[in-house]
Amino acid sequence: MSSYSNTARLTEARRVAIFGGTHGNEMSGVTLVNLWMKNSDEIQRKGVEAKPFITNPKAVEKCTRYVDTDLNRAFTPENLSAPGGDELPYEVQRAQEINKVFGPKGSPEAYDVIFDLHNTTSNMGCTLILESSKDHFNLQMMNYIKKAIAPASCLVLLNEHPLLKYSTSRSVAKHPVGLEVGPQPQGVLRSNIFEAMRVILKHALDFIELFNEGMEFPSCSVEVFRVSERIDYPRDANGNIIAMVHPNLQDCDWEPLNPGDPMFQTFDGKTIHYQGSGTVYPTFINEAAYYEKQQAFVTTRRETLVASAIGKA
Ligand SMILES: CC(=O)N[C@@H](CC(=O)O)C(=O)O
Ligand SMILES: [Zn+2]
Repeated sequence: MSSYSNTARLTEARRVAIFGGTHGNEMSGVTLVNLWMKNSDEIQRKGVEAKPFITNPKAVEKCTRYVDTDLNRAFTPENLSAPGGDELPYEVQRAQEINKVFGPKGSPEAYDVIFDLHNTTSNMGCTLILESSKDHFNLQMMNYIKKAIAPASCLVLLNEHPLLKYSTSRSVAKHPVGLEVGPQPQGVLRSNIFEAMRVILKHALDFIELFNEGMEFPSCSVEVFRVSERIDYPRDANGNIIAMVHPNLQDCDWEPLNPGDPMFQTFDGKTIHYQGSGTVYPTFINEAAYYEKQQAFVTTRRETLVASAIGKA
């Protein structure tokens, strides 16, 4: 048997899209995509067709997360097949249009890779978001990016939870990749966050070019943080929030939180401690957009995944 017998042979990734403005007030992605729509030299690679695209132009126009409903939750089978045309919520119409152009979701005609650019108000740094632990192309891409940006770091959030997974814009692609960079307030552009996003995307596109050119990627391991649990703010009987993220936890995304550690601080100064079992790694701590989703932060658990060797078919 050849030494390549365990190498997964994957088709080239020729059709790549870069989405910005899935949330209209996340300015790094909106700005980069608008820039690249004017001049796409920076994102072109040999053997790759990279298409920059503003997914929610009405929300970008208003500088708001969404107009009728969150576009990054809208790509459900029900929405994508819903009749109703103009009567449907704006983002559902938009999801259908995006699915036609870049999908159909789950079909062989779908785009190979979609990068969806997001900002968070949380202190998460550079985070790549994956939806499957079995996508070896994406896992290899994560390994490549991590090595390329060292000594800077970027972490991988794995959103594969049976209940907490949601139907993202990027999910129409064969290989969906979310890129979440923060902290950056909504509606604000910060140069450090903008540049960090730009650099990650550069390496991601380089990886695709190398893959398409026939480079072989040996098996490797990738550290990921798997979404575990969603934690809401403490509330009173009427549903009003009665506590804030504790100062010891605020801005401490990705740092271990152990049972008994301070988690919230009530307005009258009482500390609420984390009561879970074992160490978790909180992230999206105090994200502005998640107040409406009743989420103060999400806990993750650290794992090491093995990416198979890959090469093009
Ligand atoms: C702050 C924010 O918008 N985060 C994204 C994460 C993702 O793209 O999966 C969202 O909730 O849709
Ligand atoms: Zn977003």
